[in-house]
Amino acid sequence: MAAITRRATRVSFVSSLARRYLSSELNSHAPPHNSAPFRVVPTRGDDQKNSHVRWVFLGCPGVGKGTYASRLSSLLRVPHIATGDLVREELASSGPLSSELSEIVKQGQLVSDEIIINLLSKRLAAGEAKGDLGFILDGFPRTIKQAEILEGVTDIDLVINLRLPENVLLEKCLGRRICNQCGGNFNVASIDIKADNGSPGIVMAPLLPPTDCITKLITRSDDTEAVVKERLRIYNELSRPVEEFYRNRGKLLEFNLPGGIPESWPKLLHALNLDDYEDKHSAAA
Ligand SMILES: Nc1ncnc2c1ncn2[C@@H]1O[C@H](COP(=O)(O)OP(=O)(O)O)[C@@H](O)[C@H]1O
Repeated sequence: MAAITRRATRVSFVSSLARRYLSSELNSHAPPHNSAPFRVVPTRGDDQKNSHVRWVFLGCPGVGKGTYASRLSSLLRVPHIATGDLVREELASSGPLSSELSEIVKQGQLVSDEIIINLLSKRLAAGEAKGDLGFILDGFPRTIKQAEILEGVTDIDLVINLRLPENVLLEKCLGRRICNQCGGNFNVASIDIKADNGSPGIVMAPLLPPTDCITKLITRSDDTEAVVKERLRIYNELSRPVEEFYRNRGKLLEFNLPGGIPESWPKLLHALNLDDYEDKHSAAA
């Protein structure tokens, strides 16, 4: 599938994002329908950042949004902004919101729009001050209301919806480990699901940490079986409609992950018309 090109405009919607949230004008305009095919032509060159990329990653907990968004962020030289990370940073900072957030996250519930937009606006403002152009959002928008707020302040070019079967998602979340020193993400789950009733089998090798990280691994407090099941339920109830929101606008790229990173990454690049981009980029590096 082809990917996209859009006009190069500066990320300048920080205050509009917060204002849009506060505005009572939400839902007052029918959103524009855009069924034009995607064409992704990111800027190439070592000294230039990509201003064309205004992408969103959707997908259930554990699907790999962070992994692939962060790889694309390095490849395309645009910031990867994960609202889950912003929430965890706020928690770790023991700031005024941290006890409220801690309860919500521990139960697998969504943080209020007000808090999440506040955190996202601050992150975007910091990026703007550094001259960031473009972005890859991961974990936002997660509700129709958030999608409408975002649509009111900026044009999203492409929404990549990563998909895996639900039993794989649960195993992946339970196997997820983070190094509390270097921040690296690993996974100890070894997934081997046989083909069944026309659905293809899926094999994912564990992503094991280097020796230095082994004694520093931690598990996220919300990666327990009960909380992952609740997060999946909430995704189906509140975030699944966001897929439809972008599908109706012709912006949704559905991507069924065929396996682990070695099988999926080249296929994702191909789906985005970026395989050639990676070759040239690596050759130039
Ligand atoms: N856009 C958002 N709206 C509301 N809450 C959010 C949002 N993004 C992150 N959160 C909160 O942060 C938690 C962790 O998010 P994330 O790391 O994206 O988890 P997941 O693995 O479930 O996709 C969520 O369960 C939720 O409490």
